[in-house]
Amino acid sequence: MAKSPMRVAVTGAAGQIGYSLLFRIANGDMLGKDQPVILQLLEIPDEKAQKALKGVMMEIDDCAFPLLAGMTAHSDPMTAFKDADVALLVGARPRGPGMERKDLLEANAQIFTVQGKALDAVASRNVKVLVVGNPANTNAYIAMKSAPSLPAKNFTAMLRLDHNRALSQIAAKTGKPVSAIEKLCVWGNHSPTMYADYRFATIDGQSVKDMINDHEWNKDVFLPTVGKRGAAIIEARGLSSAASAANAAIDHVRDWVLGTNGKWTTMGIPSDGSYGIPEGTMFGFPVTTENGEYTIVQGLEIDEFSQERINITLKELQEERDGVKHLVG
Ligand SMILES: NC(=O)c1ccc[n+]([C@@H]2O[C@H](COP(=O)([O-])OP(=O)(O)OC[C@H]3O[C@@H](n4cnc5c(N)ncnc54)[C@H](O)[C@@H]3O)[C@@H](O)[C@H]2O)c1
Ligand SMILES: O=C(O)C[C@H](O)C(=O)O
Repeated sequence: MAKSPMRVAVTGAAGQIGYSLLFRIANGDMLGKDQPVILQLLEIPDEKAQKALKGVMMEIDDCAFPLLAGMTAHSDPMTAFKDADVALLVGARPRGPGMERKDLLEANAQIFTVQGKALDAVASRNVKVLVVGNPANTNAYIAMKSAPSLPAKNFTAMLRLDHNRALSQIAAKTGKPVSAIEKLCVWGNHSPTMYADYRFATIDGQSVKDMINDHEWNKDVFLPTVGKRGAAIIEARGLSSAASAANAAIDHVRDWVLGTNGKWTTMGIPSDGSYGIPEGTMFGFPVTTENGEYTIVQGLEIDEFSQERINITLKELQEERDGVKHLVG
């Protein structure tokens, strides 16, 4: 029997990421090739943005996607999020050259208060929320705090782009395919303080740490390359990453909904206190997923270098959180 459609709300639908994301959702890349979807697209109530959104929708129509069971345009989150099963919160200002993501906090935080409240009021009680708009962890925290009637675990932030970037760097260093790399993770904030950690990673059962065996490369090349990749792309393109960000959003939600079959991935999730990260902190953790639920990988040894890195990224998140206290009460 055909599955009933899932409602997917996407904000910032006429933006750069939206343009790479919507077609793939409608094509079944995110929820499965047998899962019909209804797209509920939100843009700001501005004539130009709404007109651009109409143009994107015309193109989506012109793809005649068999899985697309409906599509609506919105300028109000209260209608865009109605009964949403999945909500991708992309719409926010991107940074330009010379900015850090936390510089966007002031400009973007308000958006996530309003949208968290709207999700709380009208979305499915099981809605899976992914925040992409920067600074992603703190925006996800704001949305979660603004939606007290929804389970906190339904709110997540995107660390998957960092995870995928780390996979590619390790593949290049070892000369092995990305598909062979397992048990990689990225701890903390989607910012240059994030800690991409390959100490547990394996390729065909062999330790990646032993294969690379170069702490200086880890510290001076790998971590800065992954941590500053967003800025490098802005510098090169003049615009922030878009297709790779959309791809990471697809990967994040697909794995959350369809499961990882025991494999690790990275999600920004509200901490349950694991690894000493205070409960509720929106933090990148290694997870596995099954039946629509994620579970933090437990029992990993945190050595001195790793603990230092984790403390730095945690401190930054706590400072960001303190900066938005007035919004979340
Ligand atoms: N977490 C990550 O890994 C990651 C990666 C790339 C980009 N980003 C972030 O994603 C966000 C979007 O990037 P982009 O390149 O698509 O930007 P963009 O400027 O091209 O598009 C953003 C769109 O969001 C819309 N928008 C703004 N406020 C909105 C609101 N309140 N409701 C609905 N729509 C709204 C804008 O009108 C615009 O069309 C930025 O904050 C960027 O920094 C995050
Ligand atoms: O770096 C940015 O500002 C955009 C995005 O977060 C990225 O990592 O590419």
